[in-house]
Amino acid sequence: MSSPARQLLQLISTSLSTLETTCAEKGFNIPDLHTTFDPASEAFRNDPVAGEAASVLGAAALQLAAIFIPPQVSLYHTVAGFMRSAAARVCIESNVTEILREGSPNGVHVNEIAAKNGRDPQKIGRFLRILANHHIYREVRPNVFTNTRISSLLDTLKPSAELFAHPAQKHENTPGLAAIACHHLDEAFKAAAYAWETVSDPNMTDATTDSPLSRATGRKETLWEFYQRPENFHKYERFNIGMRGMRALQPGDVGLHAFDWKSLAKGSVVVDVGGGLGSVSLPVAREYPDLQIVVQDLPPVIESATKLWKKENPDALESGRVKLEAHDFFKTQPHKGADVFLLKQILHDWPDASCIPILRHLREAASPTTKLVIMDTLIPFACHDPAVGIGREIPGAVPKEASSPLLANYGAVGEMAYIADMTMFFIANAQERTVVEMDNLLRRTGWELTLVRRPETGNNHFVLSMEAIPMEKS
Ligand SMILES: C[S@@+](CC[C@H](N)C(=O)[O-])C[C@H]1O[C@@H](n2cnc3c(N)ncnc32)[C@H](O)[C@@H]1O
Repeated sequence: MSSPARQLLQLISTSLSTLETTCAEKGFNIPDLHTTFDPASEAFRNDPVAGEAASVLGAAALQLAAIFIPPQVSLYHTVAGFMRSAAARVCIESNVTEILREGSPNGVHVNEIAAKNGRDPQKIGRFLRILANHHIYREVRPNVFTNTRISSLLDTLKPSAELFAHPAQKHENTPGLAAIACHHLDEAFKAAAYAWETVSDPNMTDATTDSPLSRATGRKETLWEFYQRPENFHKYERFNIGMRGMRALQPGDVGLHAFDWKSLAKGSVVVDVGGGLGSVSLPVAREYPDLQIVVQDLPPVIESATKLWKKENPDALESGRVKLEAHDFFKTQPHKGADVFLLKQILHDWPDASCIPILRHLREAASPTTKLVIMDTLIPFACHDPAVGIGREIPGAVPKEASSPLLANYGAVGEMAYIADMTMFFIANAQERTVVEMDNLLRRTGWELTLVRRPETGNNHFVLSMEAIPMEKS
């Protein structure tokens, strides 16, 4: 039997061959770390063979690194992770990625970066260098940096002069990934610093107002109350733009694959509950113009959504086939007997005690044929899942697992699921759920989980979709 390191090396070698052959056959490019990110360069991940090979390759490479990097250095990748977070925030807020995009492709000197963003050149160089160690930016010559495929994800695609002239509008009309990164590096980062103080407090409860964010701000309020305070409203807008930016973190257009939309009859009613700006409803409305869609959210979000829809799909609003509606999901649902109630990344924002009324209001409004579609993360174990706990067969309930010596969940390749889970704790005292936890929650509120739709590539637990139907009332 060869050593674990040899087995991992073998997995890397065979996966790379599979990836190269599949990409050559199907016309995909293998990404180049030194070129700019482009969604098309991620296309290969939607191919089951190429996507699986890339996941195995990444998981094996990370595990091999854990064997050979000195353990104290590996430990400090985590212990000092906050330093990289802080460096990333400085670079995003001071528009470094945009400055590098506009500069020479051979690199931009820190003095030139500083001349544009007004920061200290030496400090900017130090922040860029710690990120360059992780291939976010690249130091091509001493103190001269370029973007990489990873840092270019942070590009708002706006001229830097416009960003400096209108800093408050930085994220408006952008792809949104910089916006969601700023949300994590601001609200979530500051809250995270209080995780221990929160969990070690003997008076801590399961209420959403008992979050580390509340402790950081000194106010017992929900995330949404925090956002609706006038001084934080720009953060709410940034968060909403960021929710659309999440698409860049997911393969393809997940909303279109979340449900068999074409199975719905003409005129069927879909209610996107807590739909935000319409990250799912926008593509679904475009692709399935025969559906009646209602996007519900809190009044300030509906105001922002109206502006966006008027720009992106004015016909849908004018014809009345899409309605943007202020509605509090803790109150009675007005659309009785809707064909689909959609909850995308809503339940993960709330502890169970708050999810129960949200789900019960939908159950009360449901007809016997209503489908509840939930898009959220399902947390896999970091070990083999023995598939016990649900007590009945639900297609897709158990994730595809990687084989030994890899971690069954493909390790940090699938880390976005766990990042989402931690974020929910920090900002809302909430959580992503395992499939058993989700099933229990649904059954307590009169819903029966019938299907888990997982993307075909092996490592994807992050924002998948589930279907539930009303349980007969006993
Ligand atoms: C994580 S975001 C998800 C947005 C959208 N579903 C998406 O995936 O893009 C949660 C949404 O819930 C909304 N929300 C929070 N409390 C609400 C309430 N009581 N009633 C309705 N919407 C609410 C927020 O404004 C926000 O848009």
